[in-house]
Amino acid sequence: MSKNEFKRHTVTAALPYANGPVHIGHLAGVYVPADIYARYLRSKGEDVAFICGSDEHGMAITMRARKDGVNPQDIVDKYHGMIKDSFGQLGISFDIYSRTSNKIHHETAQEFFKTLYTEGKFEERVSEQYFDEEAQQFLADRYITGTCPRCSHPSAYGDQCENCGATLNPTDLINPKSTLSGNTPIMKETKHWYLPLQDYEKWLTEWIVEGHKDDWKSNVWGQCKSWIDGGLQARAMTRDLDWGIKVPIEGADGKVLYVWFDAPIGYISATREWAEAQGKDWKPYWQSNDTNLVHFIGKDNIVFHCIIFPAILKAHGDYILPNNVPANEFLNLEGNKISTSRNWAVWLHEYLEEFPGKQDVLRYALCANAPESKDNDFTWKDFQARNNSELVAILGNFVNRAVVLTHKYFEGKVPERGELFDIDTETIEALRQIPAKIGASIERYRFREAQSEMMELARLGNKYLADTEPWKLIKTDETRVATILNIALQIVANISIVAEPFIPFSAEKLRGIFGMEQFDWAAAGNPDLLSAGQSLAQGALLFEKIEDETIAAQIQKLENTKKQNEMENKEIELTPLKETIVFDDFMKLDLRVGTILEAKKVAKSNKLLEFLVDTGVDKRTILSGIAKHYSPEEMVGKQVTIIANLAPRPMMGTVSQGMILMAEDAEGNLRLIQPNEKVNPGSVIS
Ligand SMILES: Nc1ncnc2c1ncn2[C@@H]1O[C@H](COP(=O)(O)OP(=O)(O)OP(=O)(O)O)[C@@H](O)[C@H]1O
Ligand SMILES: [Zn+2]
Repeated sequence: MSKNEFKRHTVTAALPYANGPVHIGHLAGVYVPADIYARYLRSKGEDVAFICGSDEHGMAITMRARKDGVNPQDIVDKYHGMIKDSFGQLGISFDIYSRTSNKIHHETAQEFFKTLYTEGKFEERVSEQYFDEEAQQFLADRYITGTCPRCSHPSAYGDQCENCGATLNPTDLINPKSTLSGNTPIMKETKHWYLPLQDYEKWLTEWIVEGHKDDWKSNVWGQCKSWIDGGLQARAMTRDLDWGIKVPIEGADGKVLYVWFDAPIGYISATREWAEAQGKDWKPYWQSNDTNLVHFIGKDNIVFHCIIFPAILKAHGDYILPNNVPANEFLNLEGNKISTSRNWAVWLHEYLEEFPGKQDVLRYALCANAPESKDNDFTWKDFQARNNSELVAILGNFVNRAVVLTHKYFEGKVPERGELFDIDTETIEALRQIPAKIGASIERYRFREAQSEMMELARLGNKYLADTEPWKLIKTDETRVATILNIALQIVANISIVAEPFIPFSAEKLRGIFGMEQFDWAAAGNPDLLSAGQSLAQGALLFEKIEDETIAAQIQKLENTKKQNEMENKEIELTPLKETIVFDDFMKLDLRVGTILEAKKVAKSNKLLEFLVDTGVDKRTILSGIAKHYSPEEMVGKQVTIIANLAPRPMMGTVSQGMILMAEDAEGNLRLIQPNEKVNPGSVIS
């Protein structure tokens, strides 16, 4: 079915995990492009269901709850609210933003599972899996750690080693331990229901590898092909967990649906919820061949949306398949991978607070840098340049000139268009062409290209005014100026339509100038959108310059995160324990408290201080490499711990008769080890 024959569009955006807030990677990868697509279709008058919601199941949630010492429900309630709010403020125009904890979703997912079960689409298998006897729980994926069989890293997870990247099964781990109790787990039999993906290989090859070679993005098609070529295996659709949707069949107590079984069905449940509220039938949106189903996701979700979910839909039999899955690659931040756990991100809710009224700037910068065909980098400098040299200097400047000059010369009324010169007809011709190009790019999921074509229209207008210079002509030829401003304003009015998918807040302000309440993509390209004599409102401020200080503050914020992470990492990279010693080895050390009597710098050394120490039994010279951490003055009178029976060592022309003990922290700072109350010099430490 060709695009134009579709009667309706079901546009889904990946369900964000409700275990953290939304960041710019999510936005550039998924939600901004999806929103552009949905807004574009709506402005063409199409029937669109733009669907999303929070994914509230899965281990990412339970692990986060354990870490924070709260219930999983607390986690999902908190983040669902935050995510929903911040999407709303950014103008992501979901028709519904639901959540997988809703009753309607539990019912829909269970019905779905039951249908497949009854029709014999699953393989039931009993296998031995690790079980924690104390916690009375099977240990899948992240609930088990052990030594990586490949790189010997001591804390690899049951599904993956984060040190070497190996994909693992819990049984691959050497010395497995439960992360719940720390105990060594036992093996115990458990039953699960598997979807035999291998049975769908031939069909997937025909559908994707052969059928979508030309219309799916090459990154997506390529990943699917390599999965299919590598051979598919049965995948368990259930888990032994207590957080999730109960498996709705007998003999499945304590089991829930696999999160990647339930989450994509979340799109269907949310559509049902939305349709019911509207008094509509949800079924055509998922079951009619004349529906255009499109999934917007990031690259790590490709296998779930192109292989597993379609196989689930196919197994059911009543559902349509996605027409396209325009997955993006990943957005990085200032050269590093965005990470929720390392707080390396620009968080949407923080941006909205720190840059009030600048939603469109973020949308614009993220679309301009979207990782459409390869991973891409967000930098604050680029963000600033997109705003200052594009939104302000090109778009804002053009609109401002056209509107201000009209108020100045023609009392704010659209002037008459008179005789046309070559430059006028050429400009009008270009204006007629651009909207179709933007639309074609959007329909091919090339949002960066589409947005830059939208800016072409502003460039066209800017150049037209620069070439015709109405501010000079006004003294000699008012009729000519009327024509020029009429054309310039027609361009502005056109921008107010074609900018809608990309920068909706600004597009609405623009339409406000002309009192345009209705708009229709089909009208774009028309050089007669405005009629002569029509009044203009005062132009509202569209964009303003972002100063260097603002950007520097954001960069500083990231620097602080980096420092914080370095400190935390250092603490994690603790020095390994030394070999075990016997008590007698310890007793050989003569540890005692001494008092510093004198202290001075050692000539030609920037590390060493020389001390005269009262050890109770004698007064002796000890050298210590702490000049960078303590001044000689502050050391005098301090009590310190010393090894009193260390063989004397010649250093820098003197002999050090012992050693002062120090603690070294994560940043390499040295700190004295002192008794917590004063003791007599010579007190023995044991
Ligand atoms: N840096 C990124 N660039 C592009 N897309 C991303 C990025 N991070 C996440 N996504 C996409 O956003 C969608 C929602 O992400 P999800 O909530 O699953 O978080 P996630 O992948 O666990 O991210 P994180 O680990 O940063 O929290 C997914 O489709 C995912 O592929
Ligand atoms: Zn490893």
